[in-house]
Amino acid sequence: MAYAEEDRNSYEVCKEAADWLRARAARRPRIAIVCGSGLGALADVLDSRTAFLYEDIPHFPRSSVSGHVGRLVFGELNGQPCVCMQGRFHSYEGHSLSTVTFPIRVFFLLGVEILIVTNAAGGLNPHFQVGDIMFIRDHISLFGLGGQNPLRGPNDERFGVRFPCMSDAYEQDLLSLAMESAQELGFLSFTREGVYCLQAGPSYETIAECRLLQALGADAVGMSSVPEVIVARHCGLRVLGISLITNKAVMSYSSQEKANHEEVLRVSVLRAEALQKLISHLLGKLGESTNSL
Ligand SMILES: O=P(O)(O)O[C@@H]1C[C@H](O)[C@@H](CO)O1
Ligand SMILES: Nc1nc2[nH]cnc2c(=O)[nH]1
Repeated sequence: MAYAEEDRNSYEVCKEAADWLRARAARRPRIAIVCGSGLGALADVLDSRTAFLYEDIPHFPRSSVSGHVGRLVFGELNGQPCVCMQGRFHSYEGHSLSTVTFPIRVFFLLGVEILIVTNAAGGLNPHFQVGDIMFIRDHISLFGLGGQNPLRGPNDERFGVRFPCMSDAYEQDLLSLAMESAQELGFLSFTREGVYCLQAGPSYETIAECRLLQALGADAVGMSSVPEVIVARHCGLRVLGISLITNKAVMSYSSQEKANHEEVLRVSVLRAEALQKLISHLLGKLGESTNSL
């Protein structure tokens, strides 16, 4: 099927990819997990795994960033049927926002109910430490505020309404369960909650920009997740967002710190196991609470 790039996430194109996957995956996933930079190992611990390279799935984009393998992995985590994106798409790679968010609509058509987005982010909150896990309470989209929204263009009601609400983008019940999980695992000393700010990248922020974002109320800054969350909420998925604070944003001209992707990947890998435990524990709770949530 030929289509213009901005039409990649049309209902028909997404359905072709979903139908292809449904014919090959053993179970319908209930939960989709997007693995952030350096966090892809989560997909390797799924039970009863079936993996598909993005290049083999109809219409799937390719990922080009180090730390993003480029596979969709189906399986079970703590008894819950899941699908993991081992590698996501970013706008700075040159992808349109419809390409960046295409997998989310495919997940919706596969019957996914809950989306967990993870990312690596720079900490703006002065109380945050490198290695902290931040549950996303809310976001600031510098894209959206500047006129770039993944829902721009004709609206297809089969996905959702023209004007979706975003004040409840990150579900309180999921956030509470995630916090409970952190407590039960003894992770509270490095667990936070906060506001994630999206900037386009690929360059990291200047010092003046970090100061501005902090003054705006952002606790962490990154280059992903928000378009995925907007499209997920548009089609009614419940969303949990998790940022791993891989570096502290540089706030002072006397600092010798310099943000770099190698450091981001190094810290992600160090915390990957804790994050796997946390998500696995949370999924166990979601299994127990299927009827109440
Ligand atoms: O995919 P995520 O948001 O985890 O990746 C972050 C943002 C950039 O892609 C990269 C910068 O180091 O890490
Ligand atoms: N924009 C941005 N993205 C990141 N991803 C990981 N660390 C950072 C950071 O400091 N800034």
